Amino acid sequence: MCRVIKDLQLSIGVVRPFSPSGSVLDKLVEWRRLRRLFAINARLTEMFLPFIKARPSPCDNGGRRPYVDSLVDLRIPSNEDEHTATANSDDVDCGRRALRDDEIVNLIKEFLGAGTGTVAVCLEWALAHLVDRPEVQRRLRREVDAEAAAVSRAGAGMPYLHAVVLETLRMHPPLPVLPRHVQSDAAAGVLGLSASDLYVNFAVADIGRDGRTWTNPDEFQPERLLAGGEADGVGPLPGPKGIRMMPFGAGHRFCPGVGMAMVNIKCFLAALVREFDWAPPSAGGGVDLTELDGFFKVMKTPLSARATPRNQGD
Ligand code: HEM
Repeated sequence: MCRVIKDLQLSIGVVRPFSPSGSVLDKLVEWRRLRRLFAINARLTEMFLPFIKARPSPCDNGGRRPYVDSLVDLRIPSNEDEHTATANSDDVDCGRRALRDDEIVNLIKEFLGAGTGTVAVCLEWALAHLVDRPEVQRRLRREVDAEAAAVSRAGAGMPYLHAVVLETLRMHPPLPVLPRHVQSDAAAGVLGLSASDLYVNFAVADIGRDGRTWTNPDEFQPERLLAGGEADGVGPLPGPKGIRMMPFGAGHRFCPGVGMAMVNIKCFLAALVREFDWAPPSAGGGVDLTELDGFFKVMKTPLSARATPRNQGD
């Protein structure tokens, strides 16, 4: 299953600007890419459905419900066509219907894909910068060591840890491009188009490296996000004053996993820095910070580092 999810992520490839034009070759490449995606999608559906159908009956787990149960119990507004299309009429109640199997599978795929790869990619970039900049690693370790319960408290009250994670997300947002379909004719009219024609790709990665709003945007400087720094107050989601970075998107489709992601990344990073000293694999060796844009913005050369176990307080 892991392999098929990875195949899906890799084959989505770079999100390209929507263009109705393009050469025959471009269209052929695009068509083959889509065909491959649909095949992987069908394979994932075949794998997930038996697990969903065979899930154990709901049990009382201290008020917490598995995600799959909440999807199965969810009722959404249905239209007339869906009334007739839904296989089981018991599933339609007062204009609301249960999710179809394909909808449930798609939501689970999105949840698994969105919540794992992004966090792993962000951790790899953060560690790469810590290996590259030992003084940043030392400062972070001092904060982690000073806060004995850091890991269990999910990094609360650890401003430098927060800044290191945010700076990583500014420079390497795991999802570098966010596509949107423009819904308003007023907005599309500015370009002489109708809304149905207009797709916009927001270059999230470029926003975080905009030299007009960031000093030395290509340098890893977590200090800029601390109190009194140039980006004091900038958080994982854009605030009302403007958008300086948006690794978790913006607007009503922003990432619903933002809180969980920040906690996961901070916990992992704090534990990794507390338990190990991180250095390049060989003395004098550097870290290649070249990016590769795929579905995720990954390291072109995966991080290779020497991790030496340390005693607390080293
Ligand atoms: C570093 C970690 C993460 C990053 C950078 C990230 C980023 C994003 C971005 C940019 C979007 C699209 C937002 C938009 O279109 O405006 C998104 C959507 C989403 N994310 Fe995350 N995410 C992360 C972790 C997670 C986690 C941990 C979960 C859940 C456990 C999650 C669940 C989702 C879901 C379900 C969506 C789709 C929301 C929708 O379609 O309305 N993400 N994420």
